[in-house]
Amino acid sequence: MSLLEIKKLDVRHGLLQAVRGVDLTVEKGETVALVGANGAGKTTLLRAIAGAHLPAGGSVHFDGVDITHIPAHSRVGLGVALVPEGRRLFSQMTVEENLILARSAGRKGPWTIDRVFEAFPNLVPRRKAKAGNLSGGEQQATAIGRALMTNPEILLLDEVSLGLSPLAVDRVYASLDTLIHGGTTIILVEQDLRRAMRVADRIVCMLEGKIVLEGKRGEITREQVSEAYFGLGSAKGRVHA
Ligand SMILES: Nc1ncnc2c1ncn2[C@@H]1O[C@H](COP(=O)(O)OP(=O)(O)OP(=O)(O)O)[C@@H](O)[C@H]1O
Repeated sequence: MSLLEIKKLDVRHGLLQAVRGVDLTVEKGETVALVGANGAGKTTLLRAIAGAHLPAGGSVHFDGVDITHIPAHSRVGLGVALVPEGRRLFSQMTVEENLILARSAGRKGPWTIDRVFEAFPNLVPRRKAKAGNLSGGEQQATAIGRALMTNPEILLLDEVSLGLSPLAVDRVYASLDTLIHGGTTIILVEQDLRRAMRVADRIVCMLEGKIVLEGKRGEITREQVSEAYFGLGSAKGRVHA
């Protein structure tokens, strides 16, 4: 049984159908990168998995449980954690307070404050700093740490590189590396195709709300993904009509 099984998922924003008949399965321990042009539906799909958007059709099963209509806060308790685009920290609270607050929403497990600070050592001297005064990279680390405090089975990362300097992106990915190789299941939305293809076990490309190409790292090329990204048709892989 796959950890996550999405079948024929439709998600609407009013009249606009942002996700169209998406089928996607994710195995335990896998890292999946969701790529695609602006407006392809990546964020909407990620947020639908987290329960932030309820679907108009289809189903989402997590660890064998039908969570299609379960609200976001209950999904956190089941082990689904979203690191949203823009981080959304409590800016007037300290790093530590942001982390402590997340603990109450989640499950018991190996992630504690001390372990988060071990995974993100650059946060240690910033422990008592207000989140609003952190650099972008520190804020991103805090946002990931906050999600980890809920002891997730699956971590959903939406554009962790956005707005960060190349050095800060490298730091964030170096910390993510520990999680990826430690067996955490991850779906990440990443605009940087080269980075996505370096870190992920599998690449899933969306176009206009549909998955148009899907393949394991090493089994698809950057050119194929680029073609699918821009809807240039000749890409091979799991192509959805
Ligand atoms: N809250 C919303 N209300 C209305 N339309 C929305 C909303 N969120 C997204 N959309 C629309 O849904 C479509 C998919 O957007 P989504 O943000 O999921 O795409 P994306 O692939 O994540 O793009 P980006 O890389 O720009 O974040 C777009 O046409 C977008 O304008």
